[in-house]
Amino acid sequence: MTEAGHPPKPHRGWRERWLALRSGLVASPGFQRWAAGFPLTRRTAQRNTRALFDLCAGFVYAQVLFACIRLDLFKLLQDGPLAPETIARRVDLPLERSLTLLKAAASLGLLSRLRDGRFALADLGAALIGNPSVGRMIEHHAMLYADLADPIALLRGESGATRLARYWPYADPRSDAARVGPDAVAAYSGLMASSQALIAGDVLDALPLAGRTCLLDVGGGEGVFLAHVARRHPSLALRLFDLPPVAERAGARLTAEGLGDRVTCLGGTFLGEPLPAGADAITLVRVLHDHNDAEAMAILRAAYTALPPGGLLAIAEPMAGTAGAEPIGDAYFGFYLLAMGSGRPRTVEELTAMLKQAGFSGIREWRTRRPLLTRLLTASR
Ligand SMILES: CC(C)=CCC/C(C)=C/CC/C(C)=C/C=C/C(C)=C/C=C/C=C(C)/C=C/C=C(C)/C=C/C=C(C)/C=C/CC(C)(C)O
Ligand SMILES: C[S@@+](CC[C@H](N)C(=O)[O-])C[C@H]1O[C@@H](n2cnc3c(N)ncnc32)[C@H](O)[C@@H]1O
Repeated sequence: MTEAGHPPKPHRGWRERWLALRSGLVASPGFQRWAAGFPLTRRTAQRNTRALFDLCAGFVYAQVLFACIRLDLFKLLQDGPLAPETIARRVDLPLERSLTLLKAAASLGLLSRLRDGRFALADLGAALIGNPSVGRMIEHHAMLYADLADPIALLRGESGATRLARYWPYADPRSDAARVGPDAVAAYSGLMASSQALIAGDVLDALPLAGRTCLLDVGGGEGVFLAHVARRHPSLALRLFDLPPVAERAGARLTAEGLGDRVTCLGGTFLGEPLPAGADAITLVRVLHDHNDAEAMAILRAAYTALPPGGLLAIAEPMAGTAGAEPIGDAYFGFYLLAMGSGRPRTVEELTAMLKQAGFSGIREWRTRRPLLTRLLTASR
């Protein structure tokens, strides 16, 4: 306390004072108007106005995309541009309404409007044709957005059972994952299997597997990642570990693909039970971020115990703090996992500290092609 009885003012460095001054200025409507007209600040002012507007409108943009996917608009235009009247007939909407959607999609870079009034695919719409699993993700977002309808209730833990918690039954920390039944895993396993197309190639381009003899993919889903590994590394023995009904689905899928003899599928839980030993490499692909810190540490410790000295552990998942993709980690996956009820996106530094705590050394990151979709860390037992 000072002599006058007030608590002492905290010391504010020059950076903090500059930030306070800057926010004070930017908050003032008078300054905003002035900056929007002054030649040296005009571009920044316009960029900020647009950025703020885009944040306000994000849900609307997402719903435009959702409508395009639901109506299969991109596939409809795959063979070439079409007149609005033809599109309206094909998607079964009145002409005026379909024009509202087509113009909105064009404004968002999904479609382009030709001089003769027809609509064609633009780059973003065309990219979605090549990635059908993104379309499945977009449709699946209906559940996420319903769960986010009251984000404060969600943050306070007052939302009750969310749709995503029901969709990902293993995520409830109070439930026994080992007892999850076959019906409960079908939807999420299918979604994960299809979205492997976005990441398996990128991970395997970067993952150093030379000299390894047996790879265990923990939480390996329906085996799509291991199917990619099998094709790239013909002499590597492969094992998959997942909850029993998921491991069963993996066995059926891999057999149908002619890889039944290459991959051994094992059912079990990595929480409270040891992982199968015998592999000199373990992968955790999009697994760790689903779990709270205590469970994530248990998975890392189980991997450490299952590996021989010199064994390799690889973690591949989207991570927080990825340069140029910060909102994907902290905003998208942060809120997705919050709605799901377990886990969090972690930074490379956080994962590195956890790996060290589990006993691993030689931790390093390998550059992936599209770090916003997945990054890759390896560590040595
Ligand atoms: C000369 C020409 C023709 C063109 C020049 C212009 C040019 C270079 C154009 C670019 C063309 C190009 C290469 C386009 C590529 C586009 C791609 C690859 C787009 C990919 C987009 C991927 C997206 C939008 C991915 C979205 C993924 C989502 C939403 C994933 C969600 C994952 C979840 C919910 C996972 C849940 C699992 C859990 C529970 C967290 O464990
Ligand atoms: C987000 S999915 C990722 C699947 C796959 N690795 C991929 O990237 O497509 C997480 C996987 O972990 C599995 N899993 C969750 N809890 C588990 C547990 N306690 N024991 C074993 N596997 C579990 C799920 O069944 C699911 O297949």
